[in-house]
Amino acid sequence: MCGQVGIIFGRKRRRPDERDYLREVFIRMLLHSEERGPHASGLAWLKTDGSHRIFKRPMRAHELVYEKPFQELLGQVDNKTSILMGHTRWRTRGNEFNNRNNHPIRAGIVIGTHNGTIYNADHLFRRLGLPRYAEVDSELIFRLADRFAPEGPIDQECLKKALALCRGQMSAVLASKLDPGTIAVLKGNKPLCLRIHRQHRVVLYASDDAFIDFAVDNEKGWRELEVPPMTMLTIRHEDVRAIKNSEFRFIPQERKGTLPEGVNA
Ligand SMILES: NC(=O)CC[C@H](N)C(=O)O
Repeated sequence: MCGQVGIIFGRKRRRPDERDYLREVFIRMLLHSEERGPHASGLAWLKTDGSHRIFKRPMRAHELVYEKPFQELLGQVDNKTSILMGHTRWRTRGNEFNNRNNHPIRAGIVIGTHNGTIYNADHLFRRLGLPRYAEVDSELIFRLADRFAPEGPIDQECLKKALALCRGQMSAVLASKLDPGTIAVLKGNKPLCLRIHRQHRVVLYASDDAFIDFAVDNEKGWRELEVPPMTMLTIRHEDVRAIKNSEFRFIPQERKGTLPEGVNA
């Protein structure tokens, strides 16, 4: 498992009380998602000027939220923030005490989180000649996106072609620092639930619907975005309602060692 939670912010001048409320929603989702990943947790924000900050540690979300940098980082969320992303990690590949293996992960100009395991990551890193700073398989997804973002925006068609080579499980959320108003949400074969609120102009996402339910606590106006598996969504800060979606592919594999039918190692 692993838990992904976050808020994609549309453009809006939010008053401090609304910002505080959304921060609270984020914390609640993160705390709830601890059950999906006890080995490490982290968060990051990205702003429309391309600045970013990441804080992650090999500790449970319930401990992370009391760390000073966590509170600082959350306090810096403002009307220029395009995404606030969180992750709770159930380590599959790469020790959590090497903090580089924890999420959110930055690879060049790309920042993101991943739920799942790419079983042929080592092979693809070598075959595609990608730089590698961590041991975690997830870095592959963000290195690929970074490679296909030479001028800022991620070339989604090229990224999709490369993702098609991946074998395993994947749902991920990512963005380029040089195109910070565009967020890519890859809903593959791992759960990812999304909800939009017109007045708040935000999209919430979480690995489990229950985390969002708990976080928004019956507040009116939240609408579920129904997204089938294997969909790449593009959500923009300029207008979070104008969501683009397209299909993407990779080779789904449930467990290590058991190749799906028709796939040669
Ligand atoms: N359980 C997961 O989804 C883990 C994600 C990634 N493979 C990691 O080890 O961090």
